[in-house]
Amino acid sequence: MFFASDNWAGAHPNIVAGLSAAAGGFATAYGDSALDEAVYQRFSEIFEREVAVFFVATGTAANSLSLTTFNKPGGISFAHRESHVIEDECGAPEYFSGGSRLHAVDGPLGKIDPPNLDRAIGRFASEVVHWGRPMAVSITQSTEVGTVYGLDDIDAISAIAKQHSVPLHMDGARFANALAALDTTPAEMTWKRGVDVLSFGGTKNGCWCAEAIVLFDLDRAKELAFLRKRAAQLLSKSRFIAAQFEAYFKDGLWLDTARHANAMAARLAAAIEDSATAKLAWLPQANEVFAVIEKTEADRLQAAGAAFYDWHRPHGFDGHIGEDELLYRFVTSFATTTEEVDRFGQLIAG
Ligand SMILES: Cc1ncc(COP(=O)(O)O)c(C=O)c1O
Ligand SMILES: C[C@@H](O)[C@H](N)C(=O)O
Repeated sequence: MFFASDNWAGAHPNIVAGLSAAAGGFATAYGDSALDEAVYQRFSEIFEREVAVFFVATGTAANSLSLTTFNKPGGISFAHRESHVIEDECGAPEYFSGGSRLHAVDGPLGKIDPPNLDRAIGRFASEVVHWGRPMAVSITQSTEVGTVYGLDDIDAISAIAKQHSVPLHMDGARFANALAALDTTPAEMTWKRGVDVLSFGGTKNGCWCAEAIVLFDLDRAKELAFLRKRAAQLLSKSRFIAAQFEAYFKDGLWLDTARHANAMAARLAAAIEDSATAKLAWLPQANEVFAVIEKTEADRLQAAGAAFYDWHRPHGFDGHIGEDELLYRFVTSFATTTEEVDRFGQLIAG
């Protein structure tokens, strides 16, 4: 019963097969192989316009280099207070940009509140040299607490970014999960809503190690190529990232795995809601479930083999957490089975 993170899941058999099929022979290195080029083209087809694609090894690299693409001295990027770029990247975005800063913006359950964003950017709009100046806005889709920005939500955030003449970045470490949840298209959820650069994650959704920066602002592509190399993120055997994405997109595998993970989260949430010892903190929208559970009960579940973590109370969660209770996060993946979820359901039912 592995619900600690979708980072714990392995690689989907189709991805493994794709990687193995590409393993033999020789191919041009550093992103210039025929397979790399074919996958770049596949990304353009999927996003219904020409895009520039840059494979990197981690989501942190994708986020950091995406923001650095729009770097400026004194630059400030605006992200949700509990965003990965602020809370879980150890200063990488600041480091790779040579000192740009991240400004935390509040909003309910992981989503930036547009008026808060407008006020936050507005404080720096006069570009007083002592204070710095707006550089970018970053949203996470799906968010760090398993919620999803609706298309109207993205429109509202994007309008403010454009009003302040700053680009919009999307941390799409769980892009496929959000896409499946909204049942929309990659184009509708990104550039058609004003997203300028996307961290496109494949690792958590069945790939072995496959992340890509998808740049809609093609004028910046040359700059990003140098930024990636300087960050030691240009993989010599890039074709092995390409091979994973080729298999990932083939026959819609990426959306099937995301839909499955989301369905498993919904099943897990129902089991938690049916129990007498735990309660959902909020409804899951993608593949992350949050519940308030008595610590002794959580200890029992973990001792019985369920892997999951406690989580800090996110901004905007006004539910009650008792003295002997904690908030816990459960993450499902392509590898989560109904048997696993049902076994957990029986366990939590007592
Ligand atoms: C929301 C989010 N963004 C980005 C990442 C990428 O992080 P990593 O550098 O660990 O691949 C993660 C990791 O799980 C994440 O949860
Ligand atoms: C760092 C940790 O939060 C990781 N991004 C995860 O979602 O599991």
